[in-house]
Amino acid sequence: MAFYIHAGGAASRPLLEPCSQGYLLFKDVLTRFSKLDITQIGSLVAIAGVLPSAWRFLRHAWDETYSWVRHCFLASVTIPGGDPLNRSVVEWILANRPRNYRSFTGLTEVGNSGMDRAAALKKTRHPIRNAFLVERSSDSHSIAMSNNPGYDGIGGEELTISCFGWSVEPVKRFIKACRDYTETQTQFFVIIYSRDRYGLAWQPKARKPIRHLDTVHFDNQLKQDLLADIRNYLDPKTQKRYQTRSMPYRRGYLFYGPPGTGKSSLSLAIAGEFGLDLYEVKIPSVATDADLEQMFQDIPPRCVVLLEDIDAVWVDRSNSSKPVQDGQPMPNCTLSGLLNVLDGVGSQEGRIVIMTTNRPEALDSALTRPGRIDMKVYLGNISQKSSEEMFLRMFSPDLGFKFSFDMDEMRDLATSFASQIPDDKITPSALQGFFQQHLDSPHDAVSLIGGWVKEELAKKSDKEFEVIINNENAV
Ligand SMILES: Nc1ncnc2c1ncn2[C@@H]1O[C@H](COP(=O)(O)OP(=O)(O)OP(=O)(O)O)[C@@H](O)[C@H]1O
Repeated sequence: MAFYIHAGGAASRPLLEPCSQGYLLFKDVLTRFSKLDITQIGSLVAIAGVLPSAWRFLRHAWDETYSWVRHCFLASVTIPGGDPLNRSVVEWILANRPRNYRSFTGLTEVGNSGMDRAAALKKTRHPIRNAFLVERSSDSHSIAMSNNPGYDGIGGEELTISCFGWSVEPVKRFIKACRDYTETQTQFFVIIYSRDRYGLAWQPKARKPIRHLDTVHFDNQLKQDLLADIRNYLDPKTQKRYQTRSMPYRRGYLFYGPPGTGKSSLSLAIAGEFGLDLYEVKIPSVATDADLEQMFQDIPPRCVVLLEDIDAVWVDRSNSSKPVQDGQPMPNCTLSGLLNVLDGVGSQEGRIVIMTTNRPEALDSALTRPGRIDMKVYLGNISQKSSEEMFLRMFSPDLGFKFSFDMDEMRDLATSFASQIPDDKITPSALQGFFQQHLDSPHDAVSLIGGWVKEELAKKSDKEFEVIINNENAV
């Protein structure tokens, strides 16, 4: 089903400045008024007195006519504010309306789903085209919505969708298309939520295309174990099992390892793999423990909560007097506040909490104890096996590359490429940077990797040398 948007014409451009136009009009009225005699003024006043009643009469007549036209010529469906379909329709409208238009018409062609318009017209002999009228009733704004701090302003008002004719089928198809649209969005994208700038509500911050787990390279066995653990946790049977045994239904993961080894990428990939939204909690910007608690209470049950670089926040529990760490002021909420929202008595259940860190040894043991962190996943520098997989992924024929050699030769190239990369010395992000420069030719990548690795290792040892010198100077 394809939809087209028709928008009104562009507004005409003003010839004069609005101020000077207003002034001229006012002067003109004043001059004319001063030339009237007393009877003419009397008639004008009488007309002015009648105007409100005339206006009321016209409005009433319009309302009656409109409801009669609606009744006779329009088929309508009303969707209450709290219904999930309401949100789907509003999301479709937001995604398809032209920018800067206050009104537009959505047109749908029935029976052409997923095809380009020309192909669709060929296939459907008599395309049915519908214009829909979508009206929202602002006084029906659900109180539950307006009281909900997590409400992001999408949907919530009663919608009436109408089309010409006596059958509501086209409207139903339009609503179904809107629902399919939102389902597709969740299928292909991960919605990332962050707190708004006032810290009052969660708002969608970005819509990222799903990243497949195959594109995050690390120990394959560990990856399988992690996936199995999450799958098991999200299984409704597990929830029942936990609840019947009075165990808190929560799961926490710690992804640790050097910078650029895929901790954030893995979190995003997990959200995509399990069709979950991702809620980013930035501890340094949370003002108080009460705010942190409110934030966690507003997060829905099935989602991924991501606390990145948790080591940069606290190193121990005594944080009540706002000390300074590495020249940076420490956050206002305390570690006890965080521990409390993670698994305190009133904490919510059913989410996946992922914390990431470069320095696991710096974390307070209370934060990493089972119940708060149930599985630790190490993401390190790239292994030879992973670099081979990365090579094959980068030059995959599925991405549209056309090479004059077959897959066996590609595999040989990948093996030769990987053999030049020492195990556990180069970060995956650095290797990705190398590929970005040689995406046109796998042969170039193989012939140049040896020299590049040498340079990278030399840079690394220079950096380590600098760190030692700096530390010695500091002592
Ligand atoms: N294991 C990996 N597999 C594939 N790509 C990776 C991997 N690690 C990093 N990358 C790539 O490197 C870039 C940075 O990765 P990411 O931000 O996930 O790393 P990180 O470990 O979270 O880094 P930091 O600790 O600095 O936040 C991304 O573009 C990602 O595609």
